[in-house]
Amino acid sequence: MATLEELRMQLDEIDDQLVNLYESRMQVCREVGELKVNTGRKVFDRQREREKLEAVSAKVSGDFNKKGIQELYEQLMSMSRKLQYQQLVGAGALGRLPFIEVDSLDKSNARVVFPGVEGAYSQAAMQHYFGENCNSFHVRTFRDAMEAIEEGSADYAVLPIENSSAGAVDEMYDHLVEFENYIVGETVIPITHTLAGLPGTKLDDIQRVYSKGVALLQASRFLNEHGNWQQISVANTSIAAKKVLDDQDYTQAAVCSAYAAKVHGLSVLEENINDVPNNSTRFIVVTNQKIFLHDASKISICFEVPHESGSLYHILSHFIYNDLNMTKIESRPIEGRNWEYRFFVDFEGNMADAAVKNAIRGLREEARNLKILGNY
Ligand SMILES: C=C(O[C@@H]1C=C(C(=O)O)C=C[C@H]1O)C(=O)O
Repeated sequence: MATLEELRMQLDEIDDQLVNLYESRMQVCREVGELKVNTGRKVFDRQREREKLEAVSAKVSGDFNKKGIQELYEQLMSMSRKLQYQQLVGAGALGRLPFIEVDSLDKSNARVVFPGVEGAYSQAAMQHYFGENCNSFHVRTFRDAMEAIEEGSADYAVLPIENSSAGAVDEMYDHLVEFENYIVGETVIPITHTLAGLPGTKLDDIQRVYSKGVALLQASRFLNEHGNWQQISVANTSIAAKKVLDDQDYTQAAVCSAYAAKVHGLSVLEENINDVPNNSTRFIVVTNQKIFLHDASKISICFEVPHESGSLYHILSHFIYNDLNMTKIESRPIEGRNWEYRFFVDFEGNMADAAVKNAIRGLREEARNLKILGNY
């Protein structure tokens, strides 16, 4: 029986051949790439790859090896494609950037919209990004704000996308797909909820608490200590505060910021009722133009993948191969197609970087309905 050393020597010899063959294969792929640069033909040929996988698996025996050779060829062909995308990008075949680079945003002349009413967290985020005296107005819902941007009655909207404890604001992800609006900035602000009521309200008198659903969730520990309070979700925390003021009813309270309570003439009945300390929300700044700041460092995209094994894995390999750091992934159901999902990915980079162009080129060919949501 052969020793381990002898067997390893045999493997080394086989691997030398494999490495040489790999290099030869990639050299031919490079020539295919040149041909495609010259002819404008697409890099990814799904039909050819399918046939190749069938052909190679027919040449080996046994299920285990059939599966193995398929996986190996999927990787080989994926490397081949990535080489070709690099060639295309190198040859300038990407054409113009889909977004226009700008040096800065004209914040002082901008008209900005935020959802809610005076005192909303979105207003605080807006002031944090655009300055306290920016030219602004408010609308009721996130959708209203997206519409105001799309139709041009505002230049920018400031909208929540993610909370540190409650996670993604699902509705916003769907709006980013539906509307032709793009992210140009982001800002994070601390979120500290209070329980607010008409001056003189006693905790024992309260029967109903109003707030945005996600804010009720973030204060669930405190609210559950008062299990007899009915929790009612409204569009926004500041709208909840306004309702309590308007109704003049001592059995009602709102979960909102101390600022919203002050704006609406309410008293803070209980300070800081967050479940977790350091609760903060990330807001995005949205516009209807395809622009990005020259120092932008994060890209958000969304795409769909075919409903088959390994498809997400292959799409994500474009980030790995181009050395791009993925910072977030979310999925949302695709409307009308039960149990199929659209993926949202954030990764580090600037649209003008070669690695980013290369990855986007690959993603555009291989994923379905790729949309670049913004570079900021
Ligand atoms: C090399 C080509 O480009 C791609 C890579 C393939 C491969 O590595 O075999 C096959 C089809 C294409 O998706 C080609 O078009 O032949």
